Amino acid sequence: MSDRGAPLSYPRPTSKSKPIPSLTYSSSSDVPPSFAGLKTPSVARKKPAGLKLKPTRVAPAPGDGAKDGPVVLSGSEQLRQEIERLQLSSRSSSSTQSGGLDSPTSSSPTAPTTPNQLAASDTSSQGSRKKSSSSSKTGKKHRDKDAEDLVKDEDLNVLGDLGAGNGGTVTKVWNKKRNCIMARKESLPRELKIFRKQIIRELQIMNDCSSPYIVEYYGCFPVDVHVGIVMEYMDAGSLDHIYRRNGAIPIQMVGKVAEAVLKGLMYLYDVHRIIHRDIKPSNILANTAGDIKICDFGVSGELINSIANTFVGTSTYMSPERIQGAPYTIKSDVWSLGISLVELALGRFPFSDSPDDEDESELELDPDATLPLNSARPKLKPKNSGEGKSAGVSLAGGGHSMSILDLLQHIVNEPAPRLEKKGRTYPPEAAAFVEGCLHKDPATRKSPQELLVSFPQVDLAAADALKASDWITKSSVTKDDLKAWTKSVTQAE
Ligand SMILES: Nc1ncnc2c1ncn2[C@@H]1O[C@H](COP(=O)(O)OP(=O)(O)OP(=O)(O)O)[C@@H](O)[C@H]1O
Repeated sequence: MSDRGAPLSYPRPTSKSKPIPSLTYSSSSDVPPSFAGLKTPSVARKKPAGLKLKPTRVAPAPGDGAKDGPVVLSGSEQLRQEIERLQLSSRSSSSTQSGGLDSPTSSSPTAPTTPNQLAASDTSSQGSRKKSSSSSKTGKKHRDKDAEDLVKDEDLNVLGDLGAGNGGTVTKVWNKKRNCIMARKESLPRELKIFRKQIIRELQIMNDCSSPYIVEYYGCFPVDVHVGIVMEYMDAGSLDHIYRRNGAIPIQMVGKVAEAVLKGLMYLYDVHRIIHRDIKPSNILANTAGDIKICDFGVSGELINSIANTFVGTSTYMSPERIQGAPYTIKSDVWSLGISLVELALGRFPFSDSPDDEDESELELDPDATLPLNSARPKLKPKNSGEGKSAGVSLAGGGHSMSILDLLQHIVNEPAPRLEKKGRTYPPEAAAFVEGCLHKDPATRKSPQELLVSFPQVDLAAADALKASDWITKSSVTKDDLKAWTKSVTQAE
């Protein structure tokens, strides 16, 4: 059955969550040649949401300046001081950014969780209200952060775990001062030198951003050697969790994801001159108000531009040119978006030796039904089966693995994934859109603007873009449809 024009109803999934797969290096031979001479990056194993995740209290790493003495600051102390400075500067600086693609005209509809709504409901913060109303005139909210605007650790009670990534754990917290739920990310600075920069960068970016497509930031504070970042709670969670629990995401919704992410990327680029660099399903969040937003700016911006640090994140969404050492451009984010969209639509990571074989029985039953959990992630067979056991990168958490080198070579040398699946059809404009994202040559890959906007020119490339952008511009999916979908996947948990 074609997805096009399919009624927007969503079956209640019955399947249970599957652990989040992870990338781990099992040996230094997995490190690509471009890493020669660099320290082998350590990529932490992710823990599935729902586990009891206790933030590890880690002492500063040796060699990180953790000596006693009046002059040398430990890495954690430096972090603490930088956060203090950041808080102070965000309190004193007025907004210099404005407009852009996404000048927000409304707060997040998930009342009462946005800072402005909260400030307005907080009778003790007259100052906040003034600031909020003045900032809203400039199209900005939450720019001038008074002390009472900033969320403090002591205001928060932990409600549960939301997940864990390479840089930390995320918890659902209750803000008792403001009576609402928020999300708190606690960094785990194992490699403090690297992570301190990432954390500060992430804080700066989050602090400066104001877009309906970017998760909102509420404050940060040092906690021991950790940093707590408090942000908007997205109650439907990240898209990787959603599809692993519920199966492939309906293609109409994937179109809305594409639109939101592109608008978020354009906002970051046009307004803040930032490239995200870590677009992937776990960094795209949804809520039951029908919003889709991007988060996680740990490797964004100009500060961190080494392949080693990018690799600390997730390499599997990395563009071919980036793997080969070319500079990162916004088109690299477009590639990552393309891979993410295919993953969401197929219900599994797209790089696989024989992707559809495992799903056939399910597809015979119902091509639109949610996919089985065991097809949610790739099972990549090692090219040399003798190496598969120990030297590979397990993407499935099971017996099959592919070395990271094999995977990177695959991305560079093999044709890009496409939006196709045995026994299933996708709207041609969706397939064209994804193809536009996944041109291996960045010069011919579409820009976010080309993917979003219909072009009047009619040369070959523009005709392609026209067709692709139809997926976005002619989408009939409304915000209410998105709300219904996010509610259906959230209630199913
Ligand atoms: N604001 C939020 N609201 C709800 N859930 C969130 C929020 N932020 C993060 N999460 C959940 O917590 C998980 C962990 O997030 P985190 O940013 O630490 O790592 P990640 O993006 O999964 O991985 P990586 O560190 O490799 O980028 C996410 O996958 C998501 O499911």
